[in-house]
Amino acid sequence: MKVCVCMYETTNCKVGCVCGGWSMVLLEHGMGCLSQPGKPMTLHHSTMYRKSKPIVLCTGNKNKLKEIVEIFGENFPYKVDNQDIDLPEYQGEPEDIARAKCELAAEHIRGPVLVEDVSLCFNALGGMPGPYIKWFLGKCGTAGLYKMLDGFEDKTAYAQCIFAYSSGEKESTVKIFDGRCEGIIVPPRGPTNFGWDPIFQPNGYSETFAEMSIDVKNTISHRSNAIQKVKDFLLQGNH
Ligand SMILES: O=P(O)(O)OP(=O)(O)OP(=O)(O)OC[C@H]1O[C@@H](n2cnc3c(O)ncnc32)[C@H](O)[C@@H]1O
Ligand SMILES: [Mg+2]
Repeated sequence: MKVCVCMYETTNCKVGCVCGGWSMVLLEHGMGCLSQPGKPMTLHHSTMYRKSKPIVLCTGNKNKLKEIVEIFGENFPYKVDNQDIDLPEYQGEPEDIARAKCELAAEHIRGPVLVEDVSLCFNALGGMPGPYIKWFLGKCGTAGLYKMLDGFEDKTAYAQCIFAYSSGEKESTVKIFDGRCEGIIVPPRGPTNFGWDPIFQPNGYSETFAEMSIDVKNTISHRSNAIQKVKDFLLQGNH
C-alpha cells in the first residue's frame, strides 16, 4: 500500500473524473487514484486505474458478465465498462465469428473493445454444436442436447471461450485469446440459471458446472483460461 497527498483541486483534476466530491488524479506511472483534494490518498487496487480509455466489454449475457468481472478481479488496473449491444454473429469457425463480432463492436464503440464467443463442442459430432450452441440450447434444451449423444458412446466434449480484443484504432488488428475446458456431457444436474452448465461435467470433477460453486468454476473454466491470456496481454502494456 502507498500513501500520497492529493495535490489537485477537484476542478483541476488532471484526469477529469469527478464523482461525489472525489476526484480521479493522475499519479506517477500513469496510474489514477480516487481521493479528495488536500487529503492523503490510500491506494487500494480496487480504486486504482491506469490512465487509459475504459475497455468496453460488449455482451448481452448477464451471467457471462458476472463471471468475467469476478475473474478479472479487483486488482485488474483497467476500467472495464459493459455495453449490451446485440451484435450479429456470422457463421463459421469460432475464431472467425469472434473476430468479426469484435470488428463490429470496435466500429460501433470507436474505442477499445472486448467481446467473447462461447462454443460447446461434442467430440462425437466433430465439434458440433460448437458456436451454434446458443440456438441448439434454445430449441432443444439441456435434456435434448444430452439426448443428441444417445447413439454415441463417446460423451466427451469441450467448452471453448474465445475473447477478441481491438484497440479500436483504425487499421488495428484483432487479437484472439482461446480458452478451453475438457469434460463430458451428462444428464442435466443442478441449477438451470446459466446456459448449458447443468450438462457439462469438467474432467476431474464429479459435479457439473451448475452444481459447483462459481469460485471453483471460475478457476477451471474455458472463460478463466481465456481471461488469463487476455490479462497477460493487457498487463504487458498492450492497452
Ligand atoms: O452477447 P453475447 O456475448 O454474444 O452472449 P450470448 O449469450 O449470445 O453468448 P454466445 O453468443 O457466446 O453463445 C453461447 C451460448 O452458450 C451459453 N454460455 C456461454 N458461456 C457459458 C457458460 O460458461 N456456461 C454455460 N453456458 C454458457 C450462452 O448462454 C449462450 O447460450
Ligand atoms: Mg451471442
